[in-house]
Amino acid sequence: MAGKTVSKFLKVKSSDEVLALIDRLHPLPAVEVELAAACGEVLALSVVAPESVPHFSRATMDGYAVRARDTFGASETLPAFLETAGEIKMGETVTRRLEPGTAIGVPTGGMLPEGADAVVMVEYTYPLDDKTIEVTRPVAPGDNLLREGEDISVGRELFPGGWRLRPQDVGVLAALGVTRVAVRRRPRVAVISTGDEVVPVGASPVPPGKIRDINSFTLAAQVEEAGGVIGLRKVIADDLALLTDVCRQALEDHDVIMLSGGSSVGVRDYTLSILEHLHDSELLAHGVAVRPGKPTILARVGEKVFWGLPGQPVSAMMICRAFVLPSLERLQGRTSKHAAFAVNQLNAVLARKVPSVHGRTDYVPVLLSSAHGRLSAEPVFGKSAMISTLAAADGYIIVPEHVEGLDQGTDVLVCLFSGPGKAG
Ligand SMILES: Nc1nc2c(c(=O)[nH]1)N[C@H]1C(S)=C(S)[C@@H](COP(=O)(O)OP(=O)(O)OC[C@H]3O[C@@H](n4cnc5c(N)ncnc54)[C@H](O)[C@@H]3O)O[C@H]1N2
Ligand code: MOO
Repeated sequence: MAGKTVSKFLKVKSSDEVLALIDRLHPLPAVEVELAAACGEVLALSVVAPESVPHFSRATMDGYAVRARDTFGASETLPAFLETAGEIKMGETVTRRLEPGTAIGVPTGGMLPEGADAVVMVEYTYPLDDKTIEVTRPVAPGDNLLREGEDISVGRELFPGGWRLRPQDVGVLAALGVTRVAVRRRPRVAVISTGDEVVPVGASPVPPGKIRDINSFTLAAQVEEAGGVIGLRKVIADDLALLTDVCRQALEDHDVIMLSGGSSVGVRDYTLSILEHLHDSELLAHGVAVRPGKPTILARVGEKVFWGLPGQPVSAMMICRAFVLPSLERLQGRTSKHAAFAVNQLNAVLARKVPSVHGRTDYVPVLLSSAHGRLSAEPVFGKSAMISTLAAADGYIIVPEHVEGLDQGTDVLVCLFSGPGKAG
């Protein structure tokens, strides 16, 4: 019976093979956004600095612009005497030169005159009269100033295409005067739960035999957390014609369909049949050598991505995390390597042995705690038909295909579900 079932999966792939298929998806077209809305977006093109920042040398302390060599050897007991040559105002374009033996007052951020190569902080100067100051500490060239181009030099490649912009990156673009940014359109995702037994969450009481829809909530929330846009969320009965119709419509204005339930090999598992009814569809994977979530389907419908996810809540969520989210990253011009970086990871020590079999990648939820100054990862075992196990976990570890279990005490990398969770 088991052998028969396995043979019904049409295109079993390893997790690496599925990631390689994902990397071959075509990124979505670029759109322009205002800089103020660019944080979190993914750059469609690389950014090369069109100019230097700062584009003039500026003071970083309040004080006097000087020639460093005029201050060499200066001390409290043997100060250097410099002739004052006026003051630079904040925001002023300075055209005059600093002559040897002179000092010009300058505020933090003020432009430095040509000839100045350092700033003496005002704390280390004393006015002798209105024409002369004493300098009681020497400065070296470059002290207390930012040279032209020291922050960003013209022509420097700042970000490659596929870079997801963070607040500090937006700051770099602001400094360069970039007002609009070409980014990848965010993927629009339809999340559909199927099953005659699945009822909307509002159903109360739920008759025996039926269960409330969990997956559309966990899946949509994960997609949104990863920057995708949910265009449709629906529960639909196991009705092939209806399901096909809803998918066909959803394909018109969504980039990705996630259909949970019906991806296995039971008589009412319609996902493959739906695909057969959709124009220009190609089955890329049916069955992935992972646990949980083996009954996973990946297909292409035209340029759109179709995911058939297992109905079990843990499996649906883990497959979403391991493969669907990387596919959304890919549609934004990133690769599975980038996607791996997008996952927050922590090092921890495994608190208990984790069994696993050769030839299958295992995703094992873990709970983190602090022990003797190190993080300890306690596996959270449970059936994939449950959901509370994941709520009790901070993240998961991956036991690779060719590793047969991990011993207690092994150093592991924990992929966090969202933020630092309870471990912080
Ligand atoms: N003979 C075999 N049976 C099963 C296999 C197999 O290889 N051979 N694989 C098992 C595994 S593993 C999983 S996972 C499930 C996947 O099945 P489907 O993707 O076809 O999903 P369903 O049968 O529709 O549902 C499975 C399970 O999940 C519940 N479910 C479905 N949708 C939701 C939802 N939106 N919210 C909450 N729970 C949901 C559903 O009621 C079922 O209990 O197949 C195994 N069987
Ligand atoms: O793959 Mo199933 O998702 O192990 O429960």
